[in-house]
Amino acid sequence: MSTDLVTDPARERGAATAPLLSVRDLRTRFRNGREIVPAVDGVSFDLHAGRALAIVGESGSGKTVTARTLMRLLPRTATVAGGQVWFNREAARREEPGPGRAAAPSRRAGRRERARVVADQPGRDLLTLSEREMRRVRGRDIGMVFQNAMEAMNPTLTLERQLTEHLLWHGVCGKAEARERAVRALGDVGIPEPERRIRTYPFQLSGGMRQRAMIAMAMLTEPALLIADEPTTAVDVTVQRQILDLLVEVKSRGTGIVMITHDLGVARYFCDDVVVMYAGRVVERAPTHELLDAPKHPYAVGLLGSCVELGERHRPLVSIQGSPPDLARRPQGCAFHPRCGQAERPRCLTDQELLPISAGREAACWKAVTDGAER
Ligand SMILES: Nc1ncnc2c1ncn2[C@@H]1O[C@H](COP(=O)(O)OP(=O)(O)OP(=O)(O)O)[C@@H](O)[C@H]1O
Repeated sequence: MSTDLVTDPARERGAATAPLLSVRDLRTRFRNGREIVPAVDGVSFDLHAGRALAIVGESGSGKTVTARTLMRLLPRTATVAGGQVWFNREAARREEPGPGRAAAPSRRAGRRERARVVADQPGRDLLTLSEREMRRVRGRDIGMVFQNAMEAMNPTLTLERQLTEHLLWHGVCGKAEARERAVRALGDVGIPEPERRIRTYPFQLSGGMRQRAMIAMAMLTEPALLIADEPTTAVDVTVQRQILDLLVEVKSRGTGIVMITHDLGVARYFCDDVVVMYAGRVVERAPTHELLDAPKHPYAVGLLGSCVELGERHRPLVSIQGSPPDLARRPQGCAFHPRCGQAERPRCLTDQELLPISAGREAACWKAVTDGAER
């Protein structure tokens, strides 16, 4: 998949800002016995500060593996076979800390700050950092929020230990200030009585509270980028809304967010752009409303047709025929062609790059482009 075709909407609109994150031709494989499974196969996209990008697609399409590759948190059986992950933390538009928020860095923190400036100059490729450098970036410049907070938090430590140790480890502030900041962070995410709650263990909190505590932890260091993998799947609708509102606020402070979601309603509510993945590749990328209102790639059309969004209960659902391919035996050409009602041989048996459709919009389907694809 060509990387040149990934257009930069902000640049097209004349914005002078560089992307916060530029993913180029990312390839991640699993070894499964004798088989090689190309779970992520040439994925490219950009994300600007203060914007949110949704990655959507059926189960097994490669969303989580993409996110974990960005963070370099992959199982041992996985290998990054190629690509670049340019992370430009200087591109983040930071809000000045409000009164009482500014942290006077400790001497140790000052040293770490200097080390950090050296460690990740603007536009460093995360895939080339040493594991030590990456540990500094992870959790400090890039926050992570997962589907299940219990996986991300240590069940044997109180919130106080986890949050303060996180701050101390990243050299954000000294011990005396860490507790104060941790309490404030819990209050900021809407946890009532944060002074009392900070002394509890994760399992003593409700699911929604735990998700919020995890977001508080992810945001403690005011990261430039937040990667959220299905952060609202395990919570009820009311809590879901609260968490999304919280993330909207995080975004408005200039943090860029990559959101992996099954829920197109979440993408519509919260994300500026959407990337649709199928069989490890990006098949369509567009501004959210354009894509959700008029998808172009036949797979994106099918995906939207098979999902219900809030407020659309009466629309009949049409499932996509067939099932996703076994990635170890990827169909030749467009991997969706065996399920596509509009596939034409031999054209669809040829690999299809992303083709530009309009500003900030691309689809990996020649038909979607040539037909004008009023689907
Ligand atoms: N630990 C693993 N070992 C071997 N293959 C794996 C492993 N994890 C993922 N894969 C392969 O990578 C593909 C993509 O997985 P991934 O978890 O990224 O999908 P996903 O789109 O996030 O799905 P879901 O929405 O269900 O989480 C899977 O279909 C599978 O073939």
